[in-house]
Amino acid sequence: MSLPRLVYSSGEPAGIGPDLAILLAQQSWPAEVVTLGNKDLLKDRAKQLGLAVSIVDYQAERPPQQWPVGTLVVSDVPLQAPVVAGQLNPANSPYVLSLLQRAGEGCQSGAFDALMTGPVHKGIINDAGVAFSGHTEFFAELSNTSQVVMMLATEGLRVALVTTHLPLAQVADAINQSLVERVIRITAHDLQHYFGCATPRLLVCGLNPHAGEQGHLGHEEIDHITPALVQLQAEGLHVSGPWPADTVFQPKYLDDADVVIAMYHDQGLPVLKYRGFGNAANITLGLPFIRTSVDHGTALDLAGTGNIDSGSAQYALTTAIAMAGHRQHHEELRDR
Ligand SMILES: NC(=O)c1ccc[n+]([C@@H]2O[C@H](COP(=O)([O-])OP(=O)(O)OC[C@H]3O[C@@H](n4cnc5c(N)ncnc54)[C@H](O)[C@@H]3O)[C@@H](O)[C@H]2O)c1
Ligand SMILES: N[C@H](C(=O)O)[C@H](O)COP(=O)(O)O
Repeated sequence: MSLPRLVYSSGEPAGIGPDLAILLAQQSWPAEVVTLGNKDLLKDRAKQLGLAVSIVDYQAERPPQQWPVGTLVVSDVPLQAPVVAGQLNPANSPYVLSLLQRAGEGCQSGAFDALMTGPVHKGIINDAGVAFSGHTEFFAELSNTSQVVMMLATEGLRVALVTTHLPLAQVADAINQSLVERVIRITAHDLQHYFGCATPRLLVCGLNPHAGEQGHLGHEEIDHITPALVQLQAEGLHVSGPWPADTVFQPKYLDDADVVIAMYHDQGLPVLKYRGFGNAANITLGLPFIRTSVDHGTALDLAGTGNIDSGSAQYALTTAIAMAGHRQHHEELRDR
């Protein structure tokens, strides 16, 4: 396999995203990792952390290479205002968005084989006057993809979501047969394509307590979820459910499954993060490019302190590299 070139968007400059770039550079990776961010900010943050990094400017025409440990390959992006670790400034929100724009476009053009995102602060971007609900939705729009899926993964558990950053009051109305089918088809396809699951097995949660208790505690299971599962089973997919979400997350069920499909953000993610916070990745399925992310936010209280855990960043980067490997394998088989 040729050496992949990954891009890391270092996210909110006052948060721990820049710190993670410096920590990741202290390790050797089977890839060239290009950090998108401000060079001076990264130098200052390395000094604050007391870690030595040798900065190399990213050059698109130079073939990807494995750099010595301690090297940070940077694609420099100008800041709008000086940065103080831990202090948000809406003036830098255009900088954050330009990192995402450049990263997404670089993946679409083929300059990068995969993207790993550092944490952004959704609130400060909105305070700056730009409606932003998350990377997932941002990259879907950037790439004109009508349906994407948010999946988080840790050792032994994957959870994919039917709805993402949606207020709870709107979730029930958003669930319909077509959406459930689309999310499950994308999840099954990408598990095959990027994760080596030949015949993905999917457990699908209900929306309501006890999966609706035969209609006595809600009708979404009867009206939307079960018809979607009947259709998908007829297509040959290994889906089952709707399972009560409070009992499906146990080894008896999980041992024979590749993913749990949850109906909304806080039905599935607390379970995943309880099991694997700090050692998990967020992956956007259905995009025309590979995108993984850390499982945590900006941790403003810890920026510049050196007291952070880079486990999730390592997991997200490892996952992106593995996904790029699977994609290359599929492309080689196709081209034979
Ligand atoms: N990938 C992303 O871009 C992403 C993911 C989740 C949340 N967010 C955003 O981050 C912002 C802050 O959210 P929050 O405060 O709810 O979550 P957070 O993850 O930033 O912090 C929650 C707690 O976990 C700690 N923590 C987080 N990452 C850590 C790490 N690597 N090492 C050690 N401790 C760590 C923090 O110090 C804090 O105590 C919000 O705007 C949210 O939307 C972004
Ligand atoms: N729901 C995500 C999580 O819990 O990690 C987080 O909000 C980030 O979402 P995006 O990747 O869409 O920014």
